[in-house]
Amino acid sequence: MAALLGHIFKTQKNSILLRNIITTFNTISSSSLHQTPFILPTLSQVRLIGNAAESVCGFDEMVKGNDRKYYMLGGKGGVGKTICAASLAVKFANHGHPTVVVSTDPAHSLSDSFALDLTGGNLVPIEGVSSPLYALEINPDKSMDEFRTAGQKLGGGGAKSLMQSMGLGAIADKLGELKLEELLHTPPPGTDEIIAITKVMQFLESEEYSKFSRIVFDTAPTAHTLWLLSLPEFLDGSLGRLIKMKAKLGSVFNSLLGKEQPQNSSLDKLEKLKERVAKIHDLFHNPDTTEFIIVTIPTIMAISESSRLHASLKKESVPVKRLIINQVLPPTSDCKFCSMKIKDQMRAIETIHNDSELAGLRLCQAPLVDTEIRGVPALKFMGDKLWR
Ligand SMILES: Nc1ncnc2c1ncn2[C@@H]1O[C@H](COP(=O)(O)OP(=O)(O)OP(=O)(O)O)[C@@H](O)[C@H]1O
Repeated sequence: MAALLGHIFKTQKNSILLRNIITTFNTISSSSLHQTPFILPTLSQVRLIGNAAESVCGFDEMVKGNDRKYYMLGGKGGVGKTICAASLAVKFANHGHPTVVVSTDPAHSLSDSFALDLTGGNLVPIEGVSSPLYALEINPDKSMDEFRTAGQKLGGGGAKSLMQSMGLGAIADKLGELKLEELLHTPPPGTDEIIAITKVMQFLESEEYSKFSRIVFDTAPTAHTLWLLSLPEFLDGSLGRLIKMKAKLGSVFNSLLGKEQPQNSSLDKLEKLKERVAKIHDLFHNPDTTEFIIVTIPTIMAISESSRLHASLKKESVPVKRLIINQVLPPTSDCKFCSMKIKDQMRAIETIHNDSELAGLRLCQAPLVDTEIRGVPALKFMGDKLWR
């Protein structure tokens, strides 16, 4: 496939391969990069959108203003969410916005995209851009373990058996009704990512990070329908039950011991978590601060999934304006296989126009390039094609 795509691009007059751009990046000015004929089909050529004006992704609007804005990129697995998120972060940083890009996908590829090790759980500075840019991979599994530990400290199974041994079986049974253990072991899908994002938001609120005006999230493939939409359920369910559990335990121990319940830092942590999640819920539903961008590829399957995703997000009033169509092939080729593939892509893209969920979104397209997109120069190249 790589060879075929290489062929497509080589047959295009004056084409410049991305790998040439990467290797010669330091010697080529950004303006000459902009002139490269490597740009894939014009939108009218693939009948992607009706006219050239609509082909612009509206980056001007995204970059406007210094108030903090959050962009969440989500979609089916492997469609290029990470590349699109990383290229957006690079573009924001090169347009004067101190930016943070965070991956909450357990199968991280942000490190690979920047060709850096971001696995340490701390913000890592990215060189080669004109404003501060930091990247971070956060491990949802680790965050989830912390949540479980806090829950267990509050008295999961241990507290129940202790109470039973103290002859307080009836109360223990009542606590059992809260299904705490089940909750801690099989939390609702997306809980891990909610916890991870909450942790990120917590440090982004600190004074140290107040100057960061653009925050880009590269989310897990399943995240789209899950974590955002399950925030209220998470508040009422998981956290609500844990806090209720604590209240019940507290009153039992108070009457039993005849004294005040000592301060419990686990409870404090959970209550703070509840407050933060509620705040995130409001923030992520606010069109002035947040936008969820759907990433797809030109295949019927990916487009159908994107349509369902948009329906779910719309139902929950999550702001969505843009749809990225990634990996679009050039409009023509003298290779038979490539021509077939191009037609196939065009047919898939056509379905977007007839899809009631997707037709109203602003369409942004990114070319399929002939080599892996790794490092700031490649991300800048990609960003200049996509974020226009
Ligand atoms: N436009 C493109 N041209 C060429 N390669 C691309 C393009 N977009 C993405 N890729 C490649 O496809 C692979 C998957 O991309 P990426 O990791 O960004 O997808 P993802 O949606 O984040 O995946 P996951 O769902 O696993 O998190 C990577 O190897 C990336 O370099």
